Amino acid sequence: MESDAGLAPEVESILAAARDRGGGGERVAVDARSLTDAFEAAEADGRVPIIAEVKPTSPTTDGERTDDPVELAERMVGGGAAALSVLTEPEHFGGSAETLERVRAAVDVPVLRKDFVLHEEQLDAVEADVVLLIVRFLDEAGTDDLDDLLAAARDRGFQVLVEAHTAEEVERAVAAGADVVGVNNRDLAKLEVDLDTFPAAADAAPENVTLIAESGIGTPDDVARMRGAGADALLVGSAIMDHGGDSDVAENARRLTQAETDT
Ligand SMILES: O=C(O)c1ccccc1NCC(=O)[C@H](O)[C@H](O)COP(=O)(O)O
Repeated sequence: MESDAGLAPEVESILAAARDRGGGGERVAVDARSLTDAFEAAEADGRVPIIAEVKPTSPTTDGERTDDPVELAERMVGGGAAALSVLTEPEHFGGSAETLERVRAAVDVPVLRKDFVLHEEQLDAVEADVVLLIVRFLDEAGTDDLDDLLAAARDRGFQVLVEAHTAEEVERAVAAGADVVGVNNRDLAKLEVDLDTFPAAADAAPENVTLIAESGIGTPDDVARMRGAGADALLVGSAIMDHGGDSDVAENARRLTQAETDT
């Protein structure tokens, strides 16, 4: 059942926790690894640019992957991931700032901090190369504006992935000055995934924007579909993490990063 705001109860709970979460204390200053350079290097090497997500669990997954996140991260990079995403949300995704710190120290690819940042001080929780800002959750009472948060993140040295779900939200992201835009195939109101979402919204982004297709991508056919619709890169969590099982995340990543050379 959806709430008055049209959000699934799990998402309401995530946002309630995010509203209560403080910042990190000292203002961070990041020397960021370039996300677009990492994508270009992957392309030049014949790999599909993939951001592999270290996501121990989530409201929509059965089970939890309890392996050491640093080991998982290193194996994902071994499987060809151009960049990593690390959940830092503790209550619903099993993440932490400390995990991100450890992962970033262990790899040399860019690391995205995946969390629900609503206020400027929350940017200071941990250094990362990229932070996520979600259009749907900003510009509302009790949250900061997307434009202000984008500027605050860049002032600290972060690159910013602005996440949208519809063509209108892509336009909002671009109007705010985003140069890296993600289209999430997961509808955060219903938590349903529909791979028609990215193709429907991608055309709203101008050529100079780096476009990332997020969520629900599990097979080489899905990779081809997202790339055919204009994705410069893909963000993949569950299909690589294999929450119910214990398969090799390097192999899971490789199946997708090599999707354009294996066919
Ligand atoms: O993944 C969830 O269950 C989820 C639930 C509520 C809000 C956000 C959620 N996911 C955030 C994400 O964007 C994904 O972790 C990411 O795009 C990877 O998706 P997937 O490959 O489908 O695991």
